[in-house]
Amino acid sequence: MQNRFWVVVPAAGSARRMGNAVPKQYLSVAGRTVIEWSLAPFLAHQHAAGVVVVLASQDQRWSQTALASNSKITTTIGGAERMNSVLAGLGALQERVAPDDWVLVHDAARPCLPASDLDHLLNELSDDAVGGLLAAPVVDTLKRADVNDRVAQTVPRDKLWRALTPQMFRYHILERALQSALSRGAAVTDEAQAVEALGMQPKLVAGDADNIKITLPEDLLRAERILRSRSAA
Ligand SMILES: Nc1ccn([C@@H]2O[C@H](COP(=O)(O)OP(=O)(O)OP(=O)(O)O)[C@@H](O)[C@H]2O)c(=O)n1
Ligand SMILES: C[C@](O)(CO)[C@H](O)COP(=O)(O)O
Repeated sequence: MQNRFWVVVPAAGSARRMGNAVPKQYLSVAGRTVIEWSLAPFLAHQHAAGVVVVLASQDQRWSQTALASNSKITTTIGGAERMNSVLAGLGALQERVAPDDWVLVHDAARPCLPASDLDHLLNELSDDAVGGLLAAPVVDTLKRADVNDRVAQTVPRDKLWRALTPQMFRYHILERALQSALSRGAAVTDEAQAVEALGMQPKLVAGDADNIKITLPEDLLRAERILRSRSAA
């Protein structure tokens, strides 16, 4: 069984919710940049055949990083929406990838992916017909708000999961799913949603809830604590 896989890392967002002049993937956390942490498990993995980092057209920082000289990494330019960026990443792999090769999509803004979770995902899905994603079961009670931020409804949390990344699909399935979403003008917020729209059911693989996405300023402090506690262990 061919064990190799490819990685697409969308890093072309505008980080509006972070509200920082520095794009969030280049902010420092636990002594490295967010994107260095996010890429580390893949660069260290023996079966990672190549990594495509999808950059914003106006990105001026990537070329200043040590990552820019890593032979395992190539870059391409993303688009206005996540879906456009991931499709650009798939396009950059087109000449090197086989249709049935696994492609993992991991947010540049997720620096806390444990290497053990990456292996768990790969082992769980290596023979899967569809693919799937790391996810964390919802443990809090969920409320839906009305226009006045009053509780409109308590949402039953049974069987609810929070989608994380990496999300892992065969190249030809993911490419077809995202092209279909694009042609329908569907705004998908993760890759699994595009695959679901093809009538497939991605597998949910339980992952570490500490695999957080850096979205708001307070997330940096959380990531700092998580990463430093792991280093100290
Ligand atoms: N057009 C886009 C939008 C997002 N992303 C990437 O997708 C990941 C997750 O997206 P998110 O956390 O929403 O990042 P931003 O879109 O930059 O954040 P915001 O919504 O606050 O602007 C990030 O690594 C981001 O760089 C991307 O490559 N291309
Ligand atoms: C892909 C993702 O991280 C799964 O939770 C999430 O959907 C990304 O959303 P964003 O708005 O692009 O941050």
